[in-house]
Amino acid sequence: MEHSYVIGVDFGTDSVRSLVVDTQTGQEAGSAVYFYPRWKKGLYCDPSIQQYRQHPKDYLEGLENSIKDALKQCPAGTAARVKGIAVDTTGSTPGPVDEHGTPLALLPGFDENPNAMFVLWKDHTANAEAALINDIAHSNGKDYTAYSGGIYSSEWFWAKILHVVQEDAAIKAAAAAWVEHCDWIPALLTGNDSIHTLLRSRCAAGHKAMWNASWNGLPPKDFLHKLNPVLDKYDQMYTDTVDATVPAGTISEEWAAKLGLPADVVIGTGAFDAHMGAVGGGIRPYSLCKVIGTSTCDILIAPLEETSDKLVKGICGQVDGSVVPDMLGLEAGQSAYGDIFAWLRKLVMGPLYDLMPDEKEKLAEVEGKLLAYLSKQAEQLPLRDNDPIAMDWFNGRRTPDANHTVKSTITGLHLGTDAVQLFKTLVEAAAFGAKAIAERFVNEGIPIQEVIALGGVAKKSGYAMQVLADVMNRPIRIVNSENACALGAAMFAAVVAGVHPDIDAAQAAMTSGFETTWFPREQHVPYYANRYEKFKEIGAFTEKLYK
Ligand SMILES: Nc1ncnc2c1ncn2[C@@H]1O[C@H](COP(=O)(O)OP(=O)(O)O)[C@@H](O)[C@H]1O
Ligand SMILES: O=C(CO)[C@@H](O)[C@@H](O)COP(=O)(O)O
Repeated sequence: MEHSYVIGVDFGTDSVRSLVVDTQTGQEAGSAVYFYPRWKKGLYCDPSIQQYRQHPKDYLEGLENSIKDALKQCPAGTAARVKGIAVDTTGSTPGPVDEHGTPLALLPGFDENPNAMFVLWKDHTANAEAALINDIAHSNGKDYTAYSGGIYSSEWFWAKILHVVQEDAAIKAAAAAWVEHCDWIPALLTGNDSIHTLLRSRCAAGHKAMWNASWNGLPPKDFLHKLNPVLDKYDQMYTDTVDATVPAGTISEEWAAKLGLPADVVIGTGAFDAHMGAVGGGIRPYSLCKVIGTSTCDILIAPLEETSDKLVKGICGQVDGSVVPDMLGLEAGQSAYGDIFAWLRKLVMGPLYDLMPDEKEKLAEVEGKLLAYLSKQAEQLPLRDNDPIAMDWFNGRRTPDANHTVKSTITGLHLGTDAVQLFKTLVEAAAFGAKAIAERFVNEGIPIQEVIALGGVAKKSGYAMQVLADVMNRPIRIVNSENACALGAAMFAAVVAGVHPDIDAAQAAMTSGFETTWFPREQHVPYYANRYEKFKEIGAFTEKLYK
């Protein structure tokens, strides 16, 4: 039988990756990455106020180039056998659109306005708006944050919309609606040019927009009005949502021609990267699937009938069908993980770049090796009780209990503390933050039967994974694929195209398996357990500083 192919497209924070995958074996026939050029230059962003915006042109160019480049690597004839495409993106990454679903930044007059662009997940300009949403949601009326862990985050849809439309009258007037990045790309690929028919992802809506079937969709008009009457026009922006096994349609003539693909390619509805990544990584009921890169997203699925009476506090929500149909999808995460290590790298390297402008190339080479070097050295360190301890809140705290105004604290620094020691402290901080999440799930009645990890840190840092296994006191299985999110998207593409009947079948046929398992080292577990208690104490102290 002639094998067919699907394409999984994974829009990450810095780049988009496309993967052409054999639907019967899961083998990668081709893959390509495209780094967003405007984003790379830091355009439209202002880290001093945590403003991170992405231009839709970066996404458009990335979509076309990464798919074409991935297809170029495949044997002749592959493009003709492509049956489906599915897309995942970061989130909550919403952007304002006109009636046709066109992002405002693609329209004349808005091209250079950061408020007309997609507001990236890690943009924290809406801290005040998130606080307002929490205040109103928790004051006597219905609590629309109930399925979002009980706390609304500034990383999410409504806080971001409220912030932008309050700040920018031109956007307020021109934005007919707001779409998540993962909703826009399928609409674009299928030529859907109406905000009234564009499909909305259950995953994005349920986790980040307070959408819930029990209150018939989005929060009602009176709630939005109480937040601010500027939101009145977004009442009933949409009512229905779909899970990612529902096709968005067939590819438009324009995009089929652009990509050199057949006219009958089926396009899936989108979802967030971590959710499709969990599927790509082989998630099963009660697996905690950790996507560990710059940040982490922790995904868990559980049968609906076993969880219908549970509301898990302080996570990024629980949504029927957000990962796979007919299962409750639960999400948590840390707003920085690998980014914490990258911070130390920058701290070490930054002044050297300034002082040695003629040595940029050499320095870049050193920078590229620094984290691996620090890991190797840190592995050799004795484990001392009075080693410094840090909080993992370098980019605020996503979970447990979202709070993006808190920052990190490092205690126990002394004159003998060097870069290696500090790296050990940061790796432990990240792992302690991870343990706090696992503990929350278990304490709220959601058991964890296994831990699966994927993403850049999981693949690149054996040291960080060993420490994580010791701290969590659980084995951690590392997914084989370097591209698990795109592979997960490819599995959804195979289902929407009708090649596989459901996600279970797609996972069975297309899995990449596991590369290795990190087991907790019995002799180190008590050391980390003791330090975790101190981490919690320092956390309680730190929290008070940011009240
Ligand atoms: N050897 C290493 N040890 C620890 N962390 C690393 C190492 N190499 C890279 N990283 C971290 O990996 C992160 C990138 O992960 P990746 O999954 O590729 O990115 P993203 O989260 O954007 O998809 C960076 O934050 C970087 O600091
Ligand atoms: O928060 C989510 C999903 O809910 C992620 O999109 C966000 O953490 C970005 O992840 P990456 O840094 O792209 O791995």
